Amino acid sequence: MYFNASVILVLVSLTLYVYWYLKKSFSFFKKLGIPHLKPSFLFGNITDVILMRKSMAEEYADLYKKLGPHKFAGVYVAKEPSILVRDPELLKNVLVKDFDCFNDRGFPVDSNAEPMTAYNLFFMKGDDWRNMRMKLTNTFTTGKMKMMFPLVNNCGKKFAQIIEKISSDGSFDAKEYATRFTNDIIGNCAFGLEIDTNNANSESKMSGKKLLEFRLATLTRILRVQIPAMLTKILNLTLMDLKTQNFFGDIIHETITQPEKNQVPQNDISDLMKNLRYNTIKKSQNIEDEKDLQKLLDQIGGEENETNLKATNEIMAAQSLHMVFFMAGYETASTNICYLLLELAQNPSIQEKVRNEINTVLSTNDGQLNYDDLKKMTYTDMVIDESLRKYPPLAVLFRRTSKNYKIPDTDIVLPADTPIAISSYGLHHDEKYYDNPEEFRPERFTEEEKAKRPSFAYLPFGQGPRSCIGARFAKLVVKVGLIHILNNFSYQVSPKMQFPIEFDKSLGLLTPSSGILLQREKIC
Ligand code: HEM
Repeated sequence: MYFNASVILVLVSLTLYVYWYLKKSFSFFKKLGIPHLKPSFLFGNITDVILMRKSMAEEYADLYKKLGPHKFAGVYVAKEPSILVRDPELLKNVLVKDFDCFNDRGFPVDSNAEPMTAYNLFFMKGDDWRNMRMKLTNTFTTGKMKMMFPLVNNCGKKFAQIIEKISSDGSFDAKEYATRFTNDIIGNCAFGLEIDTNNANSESKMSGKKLLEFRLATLTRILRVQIPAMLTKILNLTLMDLKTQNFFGDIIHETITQPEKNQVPQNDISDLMKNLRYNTIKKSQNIEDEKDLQKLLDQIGGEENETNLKATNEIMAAQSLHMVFFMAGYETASTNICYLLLELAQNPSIQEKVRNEINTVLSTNDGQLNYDDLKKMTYTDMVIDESLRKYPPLAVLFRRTSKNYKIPDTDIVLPADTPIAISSYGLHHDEKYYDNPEEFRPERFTEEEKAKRPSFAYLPFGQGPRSCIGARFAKLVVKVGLIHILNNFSYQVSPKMQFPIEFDKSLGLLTPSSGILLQREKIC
């Protein structure tokens, strides 16, 4: 009896403590006078994401809508208070003007448990990020894109060949085919590997998707549950799937240390990355003599004893191609292509207009595509821009304050380490900036129309120093792919396609969960 009463007392006290603790946590916005919605007891304002009932993009877009017309508002991510910035002018401050206060995305990555993720530019912080960003920027200049063009163009031709093989009366999943194309690009450009584009289940493709899965473990990280590195590894609670990280780690190591094995083509990104690594090692080891450097580079393939050399190698390997290309580049571009095809299939007159533009430009050059012709296809650019507005693949952006920040024109001071969220999907579907936002209308992107709205109301690649480093490459890939597959085929929506589109709840991206089903017809 006495025992039972003690247990009940302990349970009641515990419940009261948890209640008091959560109540205290949930008073943050009230104390600072920040508008917010009532949080749910355990999950704050993102219950549907935590219970995987909604994609992150949809949840934040809903919050964006509900929290209008405020310029910024509070959102509890479980019990952690974060700020949803809604106003384009304030976004300019966060992303550009006051960047020194918002230079980090704030994802907690344990570099001991998952160095491949920790050294990916997307997750890097502070000076490490700054130095790496400076080095990598050189890889994505217009000049480098011109060098990459022949490889991308070749993959575009192969893309058209696999579309050719689809029978006219059957449906196909545009997402799957677009993924084969981007997979081929990444394999060729970044790794010098020939990917079998006819095989829908090539291993690297599957692994690329796995890398992006929104796993339970990802959630524990986002919710900042502290787990020791050893347990993180044993229980596979890393931000990105560990087995997949290792799979790519091995490919990268091989690509860098034994380029001859994969016959890495000249002038590709892999080559540029090798030079980058070469210079980094040279600098970090204070090596003057080229022969000594070559000796060191030769050793990298074998046993390595010097920790700093190994670390440099690991950083470069992880950094150079693996995460940046596979994680940031792989699913984003294919997602864009499949929505683009869907919109063109739903809007035949727009499809016809793009095809005419492409044919007109190609006809001046015997039907062959060359790099300089790309910029003549301005309507095609507008169509791509509009598809990225309607379906931004990375639909929520994150930052975290590095120090106290006084929100301009208010008395509110956000403490250091406050998470910031930006719903690009919410902004892109806001009537205030885009009338009838569900309508697909490329003319929104004429210079005249663009000048009428705030530039920070369009964020498919983010903005400022932490914006997408691969934007130029991504646009090249999407445009070249589209040119090749639109030139000879017309597209219609398959009767099997389900509307409204359901977005995948297990990925952090705005990906369709059950494909984009289309039909294609050869143009004679
Ligand atoms: C259509 C395709 C793509 C879209 C829509 C896209 C979008 C984005 C967005 C929204 C961000 C975050 C920006 C921010 O927080 O302000 C980002 C970051 C990044 N993207 Fe992309 N991306 C695409 C393709 C690529 C490709 C092809 C690559 C590389 C080859 C790439 C590499 C990166 C990297 C490394 C970052 C992190 C940059 C940093 O933190 O400094 N992306 N991307």
